[in-house]
Amino acid sequence: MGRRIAVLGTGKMGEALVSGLLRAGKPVDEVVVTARRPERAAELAERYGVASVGNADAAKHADTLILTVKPQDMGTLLAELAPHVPADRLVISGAAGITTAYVAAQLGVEGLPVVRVMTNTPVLVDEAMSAISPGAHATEEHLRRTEEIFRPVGKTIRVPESQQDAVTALSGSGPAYFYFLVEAMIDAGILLGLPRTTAHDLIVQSAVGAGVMLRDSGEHPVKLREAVTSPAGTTIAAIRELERHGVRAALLEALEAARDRSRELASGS
Ligand SMILES: NC(=O)C1=CN([C@@H]2O[C@H](COP(=O)(O)OP(=O)(O)OC[C@H]3O[C@@H](n4cnc5c(N)ncnc54)[C@H](OP(=O)(O)O)[C@@H]3O)[C@@H](O)[C@H]2O)C=CC1
Ligand SMILES: O=C(O)[C@@H]1CCC=N1
Repeated sequence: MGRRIAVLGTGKMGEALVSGLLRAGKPVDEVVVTARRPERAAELAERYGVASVGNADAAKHADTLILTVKPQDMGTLLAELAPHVPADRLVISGAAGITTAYVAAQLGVEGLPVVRVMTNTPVLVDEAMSAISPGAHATEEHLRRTEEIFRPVGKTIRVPESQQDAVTALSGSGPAYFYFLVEAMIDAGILLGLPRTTAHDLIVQSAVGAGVMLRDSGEHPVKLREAVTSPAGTTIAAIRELERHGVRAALLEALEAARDRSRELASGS
């Protein structure tokens, strides 16, 4: 039998990870989940065939514990787990703001390896960006085990833990900024008199095309934008308005606010 993985607090991110693990070929009897509500446990069992256990049982019987509760629920979960976590477990925390030092201190297990990961919802389509940081007692082997879990669902990168709040602002929250832009651009299509479905299809395919070019062309985004922007053309007319309304400055401040909020979450607020 391979290593058993428990996902503790299986909400949106936890479920996305479970689905990714199973898509990647992890046998279903090597994955367990925990949930706070019985109806949620039943839902996960029905969708994926995964067994649902209590948090303490998960800690006792799984080799790797992936914590996917909200930052505000982390203290309660760790207090519940503390008496049951042997020192040979790998604990992976996926919560914004929560440090590996906090997890280790709350669990109170000497030498416990803790790894912090910030992933994002494209886990659901195997296009996640997962940034991985070792805590004090996490070794190369623990990082590799963490990468084995997250690589099948997208890209992974190793970053120092000191960068995790910034990473959370960029790629953790990042998909939401793109959805926000797409939503606003579809509204603009309505303003210009297009049917909503037409506006939706035009913008979504433009977003997909732009995303693939950003990833695959190797070109800097400025070059790609310049290639669209004809002299005295339509694009520069739009860009003048974006600059006039301070969209670039708004993005700088927005991501700074997200970084600051991630820092605040570290104190459980
Ligand atoms: N959503 C996102 O895009 C991203 C989220 N994250 C991080 O992932 C974590 C989860 O976020 P998300 O999935 O959106 O949140 P959800 O609220 O969807 O998931 C958290 C789940 O944990 C359950 N839960 C809470 N306490 C316990 C407990 N003691 N025992 C068992 N289950 C418990 C909740 O139960 P109940 O259903 O009863 O509330 C809920 O189902 C957060 O820490 C967030 O920072 C990271 C990257 C991206
Ligand atoms: O909004 C949040 O706090 C979480 C963390 C990153 C994305 N969603």
